[in-house]
Amino acid sequence: MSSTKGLEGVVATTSSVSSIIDGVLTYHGYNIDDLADNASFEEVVYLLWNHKLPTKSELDSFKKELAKAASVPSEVIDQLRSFPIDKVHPMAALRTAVSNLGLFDEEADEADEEANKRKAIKLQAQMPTIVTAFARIRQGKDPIAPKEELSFAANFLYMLNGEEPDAISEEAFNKALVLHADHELNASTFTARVCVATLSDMYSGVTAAIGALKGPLHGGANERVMQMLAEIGEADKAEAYIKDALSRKVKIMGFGHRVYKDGDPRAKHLKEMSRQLTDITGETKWYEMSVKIDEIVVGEKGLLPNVDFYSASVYHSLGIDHDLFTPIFAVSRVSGWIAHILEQYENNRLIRPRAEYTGPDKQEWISIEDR
Ligand SMILES: CC(=O)SCCNC(=O)CCNC(=O)[C@H](O)C(C)(C)COP(=O)(O)OP(=O)(O)OC[C@H]1O[C@@H](n2cnc3c(N)ncnc32)[C@H](O)[C@@H]1OP(=O)(O)O
Ligand SMILES: O=C([O-])CC(=O)C(=O)O
Repeated sequence: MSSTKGLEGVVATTSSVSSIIDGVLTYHGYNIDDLADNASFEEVVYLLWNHKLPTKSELDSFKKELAKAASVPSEVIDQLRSFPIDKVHPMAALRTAVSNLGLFDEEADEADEEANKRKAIKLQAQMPTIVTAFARIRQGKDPIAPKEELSFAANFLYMLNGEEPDAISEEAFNKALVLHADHELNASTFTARVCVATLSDMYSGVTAAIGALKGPLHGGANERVMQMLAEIGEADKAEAYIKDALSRKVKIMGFGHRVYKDGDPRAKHLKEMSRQLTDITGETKWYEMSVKIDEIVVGEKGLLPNVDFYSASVYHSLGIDHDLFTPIFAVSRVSGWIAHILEQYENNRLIRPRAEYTGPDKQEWISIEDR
């Protein structure tokens, strides 16, 4: 029996949710480039869960269902207020709040298809409400109730800022959500599938997935990209900073990928969004610095930017706090987690691989007095 470190290259399941084949990402067969340019996030969620694009009337009723489900039980919001608000990372707050949501859903442990669909809608609709409520509570402000008439993207920015976003911000945020929605068997999705393959409930699967997304080698990289950009400060200082980091074997956040070796197809969209948005804010230095870092890392290591790299300057340009970047990733990716959870339930088998044993052999028992 031999192991593959990090399960690299191991095909652990079949899935029809999304694919990465020859560097091309598709959601249920639709190329990410087409979806990024044309789809609303709600359309993408519908596609991921129903394996087809919605008709106009299907989309209208799906949007209404999501909008109606967006209010979070007051107990969950009250619990957010009880957290040590200055010390808690919003991703940890989200993980705990989603677990709490399960406590207040009477059908949390109902396993039938219809109950799972209702839970899917609630989780998708309520995670933005939780993230934005937490962001406001820690600023000493009251959470803002969702508006049913707004799009998913606009509603998030409205609940965060208290003002409806302009069309450019809404469009950019929508595109970012579309680009992050699903990604085959990434670490957090695999976590969700492992969890529910024990026939545990959807809240447990999503809570586990949030925990996995939080790490800096996965979704947590986007916040750290912005930390790096802020530390570097200006494009002229990028070369020295990156070369020094690489010489110390420090990983450059937002670069490299387990699957893509010729580039992440999502990065070009985020790069262009970063260019446009920094042009609008006048803070072009974030884009210029990012491009410079990109050139240096490619030149020095041959590593290309992943989805997290240019998303940092995109979210920063939208005026979003840096520690909300990963929770926003979760707000989008929960759509993919749920699609995979539903797929896992449909054709379930316990996920239980083996480990190659590397410990000592044939140990003799020693009584506690003799150790
Ligand atoms: C949404 C997402 O999850 S996208 C990924 C987000 N994460 C990041 O951006 C964090 C930075 N990137 C990384 O840590 C990695 O590229 C990962 C974890 C994404 C994928 O990496 P893996 O396939 O496991 O490759 P691994 O970490 O084994 O790296 C292979 C080699 O490339 C190097 N390398 C990989 N990524 C980087 C990086 N970002 N900066 C510097 N060196 C890197 C490693 O140090 C290693 O070098 P070595 O062989 O000399 O030891
Ligand atoms: O697929 C991966 O390993 C990580 C990633 O890019 C994602 O989850 O979007």
